[in-house]
Amino acid sequence: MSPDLLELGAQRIQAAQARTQTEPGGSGGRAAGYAHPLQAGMVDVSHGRILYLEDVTVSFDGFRALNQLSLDIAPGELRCIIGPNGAGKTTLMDVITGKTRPDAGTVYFGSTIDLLRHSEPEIAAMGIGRKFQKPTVFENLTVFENLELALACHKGVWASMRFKLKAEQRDRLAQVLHTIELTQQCHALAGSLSHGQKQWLEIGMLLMQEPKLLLLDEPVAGMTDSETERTAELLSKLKQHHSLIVVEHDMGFVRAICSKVTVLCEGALLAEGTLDEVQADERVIEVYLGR
Ligand SMILES: Nc1ncnc2c1ncn2[C@@H]1O[C@H](COP(=O)(O)OP(=O)(O)OP(=O)(O)O)[C@@H](O)[C@H]1O
Repeated sequence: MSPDLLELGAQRIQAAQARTQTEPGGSGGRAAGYAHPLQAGMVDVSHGRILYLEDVTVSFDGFRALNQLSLDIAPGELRCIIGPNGAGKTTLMDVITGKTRPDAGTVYFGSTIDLLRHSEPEIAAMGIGRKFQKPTVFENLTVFENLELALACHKGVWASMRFKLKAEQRDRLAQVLHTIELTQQCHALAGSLSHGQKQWLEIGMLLMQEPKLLLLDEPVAGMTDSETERTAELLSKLKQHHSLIVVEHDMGFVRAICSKVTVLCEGALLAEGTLDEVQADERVIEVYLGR
């Protein structure tokens, strides 16, 4: 997410918050929930879901990349999405983050936020963070500066130019460094890190923005076995405080991190359950092995 998109999103959210605070006697609309008045910016998870998709269809020139797909993610859940090439995994992430608009269907963040009414920067500012497969850290900055910049960008471009870390933000930065196990590399240039460490740094940059839902695309691609193991530990720690959706091909890694797996095929839901359950499913065996 580029700083200008973040700035735009932050401005729109602030304008919406200002409207909610100054409108007298309003019901609060969608943001109020049913019996749970919410402050602007809060996500209503009182119905047990952080993300809900129903019958989502995306077509490219008549070809259905997603075909009436439904998905229900609980707060604090770590869900793995698997499926053969072209199954629609990336398109699903694109729909959740507002990059792609579906032709049909509904997409809710919590019970009350209709994501289809929001732009990509607004969705990022509301707390949905996405990490693409390739690490995109600033190689010429230190680990510390990368994390500092992620926090500054979240505040908006103009604010970031005058940005100085407050004590509590320093504490958070130290906490994130500890979580991603890069405290010792704090003053090392990001360019000098291993591939795995760069991936953890980028996850740390997302964490600085306090996301409620994290979307990770093939986080262990290209990692060594020991880096993969440490990433599994990291994600297992994160799911206590965040909800996560992880697209992954490495089944050993999926087994290590995840209790529920969703299998996509040709844009539709093929199977859902534990990894053992879906691996025993004849339909899943067929699409993976071509039998
Ligand atoms: N912008 C686009 N225009 C046309 N077709 C597209 C576009 N984006 C995706 N598709 C098609 O939609 C289908 C789903 O693509 P998608 O990238 O979501 O699959 P995937 O499961 O992420 O695949 P992979 O594992 O290879 O990354 C593919 O057949 C792809 O060619």
